[in-house]
Amino acid sequence: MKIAVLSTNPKLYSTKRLVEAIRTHGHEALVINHALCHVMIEEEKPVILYKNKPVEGIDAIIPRIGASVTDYGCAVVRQFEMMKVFTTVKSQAIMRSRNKLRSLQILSKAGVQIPKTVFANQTKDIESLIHLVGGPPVIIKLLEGTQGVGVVLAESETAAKSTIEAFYGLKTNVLIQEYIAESKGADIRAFVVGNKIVAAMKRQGKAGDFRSNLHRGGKATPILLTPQEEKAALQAARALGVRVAGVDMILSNRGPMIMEVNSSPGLEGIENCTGVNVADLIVSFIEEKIPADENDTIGV
Ligand SMILES: Nc1ncnc2c1ncn2[C@@H]1O[C@H](COP(=O)(O)OP(=O)(O)OP(=O)(O)O)[C@@H](O)[C@H]1O
Ligand SMILES: [Mg+2]
Ligand SMILES: [Mg+2]
Repeated sequence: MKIAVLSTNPKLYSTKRLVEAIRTHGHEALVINHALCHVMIEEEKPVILYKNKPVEGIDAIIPRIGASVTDYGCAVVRQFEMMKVFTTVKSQAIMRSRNKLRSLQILSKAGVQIPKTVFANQTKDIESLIHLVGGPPVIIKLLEGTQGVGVVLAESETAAKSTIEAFYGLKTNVLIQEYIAESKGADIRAFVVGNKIVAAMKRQGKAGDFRSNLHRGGKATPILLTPQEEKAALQAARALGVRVAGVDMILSNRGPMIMEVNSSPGLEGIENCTGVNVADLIVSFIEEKIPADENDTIGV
């Protein structure tokens, strides 16, 4: 098979590991920078041009779309879908997972437990928003933040009010969420491939930070999920249609709560922490999903 990793940088850990795994499985690997692809739309003939040449003969893509190019990256993924190329994550799933509000709506509809969240369009009545989620302390989040940037813990009503006002002043809408204090700055990252959890780690934020993101100095340890945690992670990934997913949850007194589902989850943290060869499992997933007879080109 010919498998393309969509990535803006071939030197990134995840990109390199996926390329390595594709080759180890005896397939041809290539890295396509989606930001440099042109999509051509004609009647019944979708074409992708990369460095001015049509991209042809690709059997599968592994999209690794960064948050800064979500829209364009998804247009390229959609074009591959139109060309009937298998993708580990569909464009619609990437779009949904990128927007925290949209994701939470879908998760709540699917019966997945999430922290109580409100969203309002630049209202003047900020106090009632704060009280709708149980009063301070509250978490304030940008809709499309990542790596813990754009997530604020406001301890008092005054702090919450002035932070929300500041965001509104910048014409930015935010989510206001109940603060799950009992998670004590820790969360769980469950890595889902297909309908299995292949690895999981607990991340503990550095002292004094309520955010557990490794990019913010958090430390990771491998863990085994409880059946309840497993169920929540799989249910969340399935609801959003993200087949290769990094599901983040925090443990509350009411059980696991899903924070978000990442559709281009990094491999470095999870592989280094757990020793699981996640890249390899992603390639095996592609092999499983593309029927054997489609791979067999003998006699064609
Ligand atoms: N409601 C909450 N209660 C307690 N802690 C929270 C809450 N929301 C977020 N956190 C903490 O802040 C971290 C960052 O939040 P979140 O995952 O929503 O943001 P992000 O910027 O999208 O991060 P990522 O890089 O994982 O995509 C979480 O991993 C968690 O540790
Ligand atoms: Mg995120
Ligand atoms: Mg997160």
